[in-house]
Amino acid sequence: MVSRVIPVESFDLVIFGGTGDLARRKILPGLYRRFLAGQMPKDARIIGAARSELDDDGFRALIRESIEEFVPEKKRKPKTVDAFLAQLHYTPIDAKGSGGWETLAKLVRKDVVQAFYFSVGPSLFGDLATRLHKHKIATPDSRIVVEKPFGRDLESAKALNAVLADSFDEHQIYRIDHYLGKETVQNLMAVRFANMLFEPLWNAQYIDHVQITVAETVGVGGRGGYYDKSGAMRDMIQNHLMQLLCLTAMEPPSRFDPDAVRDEKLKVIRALDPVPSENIVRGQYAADKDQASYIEHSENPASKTESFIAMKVDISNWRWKGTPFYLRTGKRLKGRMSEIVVQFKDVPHSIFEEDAGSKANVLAIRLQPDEGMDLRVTIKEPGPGGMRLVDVPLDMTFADALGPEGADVPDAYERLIMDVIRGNQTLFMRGDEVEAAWAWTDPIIEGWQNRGDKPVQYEPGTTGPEDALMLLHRDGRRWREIK
Ligand SMILES: NC(=O)C1=CN([C@@H]2O[C@H](COP(=O)(O)OP(=O)(O)OC[C@H]3O[C@@H](n4cnc5c(N)ncnc54)[C@H](OP(=O)(O)O)[C@@H]3O)[C@@H](O)[C@H]2O)C=CC1
Ligand SMILES: O=C1O[C@H](COP(=O)(O)O)[C@@H](O)[C@H](O)[C@H]1O
Repeated sequence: MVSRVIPVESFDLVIFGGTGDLARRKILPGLYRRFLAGQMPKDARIIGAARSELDDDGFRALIRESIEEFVPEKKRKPKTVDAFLAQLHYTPIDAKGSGGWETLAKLVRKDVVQAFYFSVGPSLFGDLATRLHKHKIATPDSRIVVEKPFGRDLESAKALNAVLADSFDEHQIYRIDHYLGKETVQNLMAVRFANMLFEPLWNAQYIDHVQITVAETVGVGGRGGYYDKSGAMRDMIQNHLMQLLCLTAMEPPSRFDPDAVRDEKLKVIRALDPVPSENIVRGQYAADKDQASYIEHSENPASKTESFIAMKVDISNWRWKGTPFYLRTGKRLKGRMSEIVVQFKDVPHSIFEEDAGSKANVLAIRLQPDEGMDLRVTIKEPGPGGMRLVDVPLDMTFADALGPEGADVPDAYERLIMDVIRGNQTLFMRGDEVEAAWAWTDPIIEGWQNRGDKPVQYEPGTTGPEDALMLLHRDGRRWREIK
């Protein structure tokens, strides 16, 4: 199977924070892969901008190192790397001062797509937007790409939306949630809305519950300072898991276009019930033999921030009333695994013996690793032993089903940046969506802060605190294994 690469229009993409970790690890290696795939026009330009006093050659040398480190060897063709680097430029700039802005104004072309990626700390997002406007660099068609975190509560998110709105219209603002760029997340929409099979059953009448797990093996590492002010709720639930929940729970949009999809997601967020404390489990990873504990990583001995959270979420609408969504995410867990599991109900009446072994259907949508889907169905166990039932997987690992092209899916950032250049906002969060997500999250966080709740300790390399298992056990359910 040959995947179609549709080249985008020519562009100038300015990456503020072009020398930073995200740019070097994800954004520029991703753009190199798009160049290699033939999607980036030969006269497109990528302009790094940060305070460091580099010139074009210095920036190219830095990004050559990034490509060597973050792009697999088989994709690093020397001539292609050189050709890609020739399209890179650099200009020093201070987001908070006046230095560099006049030069940038002269550098950026007005007759191609203009995009400005804010890959700097969130305290600089407003400064960048204001200066782009003040120095008349941006045009009414320019796009700005805003990294996470988008605020840390409703008030700060509203303030940031307001400051961006002073200089840019909503159709110019691309708020990144990189989970929306993951191939399987988009496939969730294809599975739901391009097949007749699932949608008629996709409701509380036929679905017992949904589990969304994003498990990581890494700890907070060098990001302890940021993470301790954030925690799993702000870092993962408010954005990535919320988006996965929305795409799973939303009504079919009338079209696959930005506002139709985002309107439906917004309705889901607004239908989420407040979550009582008994439906939330928070944990912090302890030390193990050669690795520091969360407390050591965060350098805050009194920290009450969670590195793990599990919660039961109810949605008050006709489709989902009575079908809980269990969310779980944490660091230093047993495995790296992100998946959405849709657990169907048992058949209403079994015609087989009670001990025949019938099991309810399960649809598991794997985001990572081994992107794909797995539907468990019950069949007769082969052989002459009577009507014994067994559940078997209808496994669709993309790499197996689609050949090498299926395994070679673009990374989330590359996909999303190409969408920015194409001017497609479908996989980006709208301002009201982000605010609604904070409006749901804030009272939950305030609840545990007001009560002074402390997270429980959990052993690294496990599935998190025991209490998280109990959250489902007490409802007669169990989590899927983290592998
Ligand atoms: N790293 C990651 O994995 C992820 C990061 N993000 C988000 O991406 C953004 C960038 O993160 P990350 O790359 O890790 O951060 P880094 O601290 O690694 O990089 C920050 C960048 O901003 C530049 N910078 C800092 N101050 C200024 C200034 N006053 N004017 C112009 N440039 C400035 C720095 O260069 P210089 O010092 O030369 O100015 C550097 O290029 C953040 O909002 C973060 O939350 C989101 C998800 C994951
Ligand atoms: O945004 C974030 O996501 C990563 C997990 O992303 P993934 O693509 O590797 O699953 C998480 O580690 C980080 O804490 C968070 O800020």
